[in-house]
Amino acid sequence: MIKKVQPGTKLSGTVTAPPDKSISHRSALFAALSREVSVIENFSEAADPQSTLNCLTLLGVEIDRNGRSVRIRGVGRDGFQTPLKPLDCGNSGTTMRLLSGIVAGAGIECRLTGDASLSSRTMKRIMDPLKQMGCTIDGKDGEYAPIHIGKNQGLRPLRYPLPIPSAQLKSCVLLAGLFSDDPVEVVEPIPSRDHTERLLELDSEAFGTAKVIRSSRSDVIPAQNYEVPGDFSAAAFWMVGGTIFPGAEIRISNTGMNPTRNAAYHILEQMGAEFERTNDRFAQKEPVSDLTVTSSALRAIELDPALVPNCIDELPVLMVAMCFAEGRSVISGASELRHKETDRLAAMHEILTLAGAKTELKEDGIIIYGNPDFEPLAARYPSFHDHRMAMASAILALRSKGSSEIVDAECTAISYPHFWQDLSALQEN
Ligand SMILES: O=C(O)C1=C[C@@H](OP(=O)(O)O)[C@@H](O)[C@H](O)C1
Ligand SMILES: C=C(OP(=O)(O)O)C(=O)O
Repeated sequence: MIKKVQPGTKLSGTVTAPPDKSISHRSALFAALSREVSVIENFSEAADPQSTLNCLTLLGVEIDRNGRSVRIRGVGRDGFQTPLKPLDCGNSGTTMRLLSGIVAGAGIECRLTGDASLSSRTMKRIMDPLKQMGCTIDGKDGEYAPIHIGKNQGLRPLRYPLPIPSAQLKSCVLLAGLFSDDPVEVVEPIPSRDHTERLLELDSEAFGTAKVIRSSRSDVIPAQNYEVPGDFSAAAFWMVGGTIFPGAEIRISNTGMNPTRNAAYHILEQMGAEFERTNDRFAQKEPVSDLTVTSSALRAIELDPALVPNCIDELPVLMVAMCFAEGRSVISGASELRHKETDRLAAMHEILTLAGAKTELKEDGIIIYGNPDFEPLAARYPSFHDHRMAMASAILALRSKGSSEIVDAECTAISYPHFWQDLSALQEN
């Protein structure tokens, strides 16, 4: 599907942040690991969390879904069945990496597959620690899906300093650790999203910015119902849209504001974006707020590389904001962007170049020469089958004079199925 984006004359109104993708995956996995019946409210309707539900069903977990309400009958750590078919993780790296930790820890013989994009993303990062723990795991060319997981002879304890600041890797090791008699410890030098340890209430200790998190078979999976907060990463598109569109005022309600996740909010504020943050509250264990963003003059920023893991999925749309900021913005330490649904550094460089922005691609980031009067060229933007590229291009195209096209625009359904409707509603209000 090719989507036309017309700049229009306004961008205002209220959107409710769609349910968080990361927390939807986790709530389903953790509910399955418990021995209770859990109800998850505000479960994401996007394609990626549905992949997690499909895989759990194949592992013998009973799931009843009614829109955003999902009821899961937990089977406990030892209750998973050997699946009769491969576990298809679709486009979802989170599904493949977190679920691998569980099935490898449990020693369930199975195969995990994914679409072309997921099959080109390295899984070596999870295979290394899982093998060190005594799990049987292998993949195509030793690192790609399809992944094959086999039985194990009991797990060995592990103290694992994370070589990459990745919440998926951290979560995979900790979830496998739930099957180990002796504690598995993950040492995290730079914080990444903490949804796993927060929702599972895992034991952790902080040493300055570093953290050690432990899991073992003796950890009780909390019996709990879940309320998924709104997705900060989806809300970020409206934060930037509202900032760069003249005269805009957008209220984004129910936005997840987990401090290990919302660096883009603080970065935009530092760049000059004006937010009103109200109604601070908790959705179960996760902080949420309502945000109102109004159009603001932006200044350039040199991003602190230590913040990259806390805004990894927001970097593409932050690059869009940087195009409209006075001066030279620099992103460094972001080579992880090259390992997402597509190489997001190369893809954003191509998109911004098509728009006529002045940028320099680096191995681990990008330099953007911004201009508050920047007028992106109306263009046909490729999405690279990557939901975040499609949505970042759409926000960029709102500042063009003419209408642009986004190719393969349906890929937004991976994380934000109502993105195009929400955009139209903001333009029509
Ligand atoms: O743990 C998670 O839910 C996620 C972690 C991040 O990936 P990495 O941990 O691989 O950086 C992020 O890009 C992804 O969208 C979701
Ligand atoms: C990278 C992403 O997800 P995943 O790794 O789960 O495919 C994303 O949603 O931007």
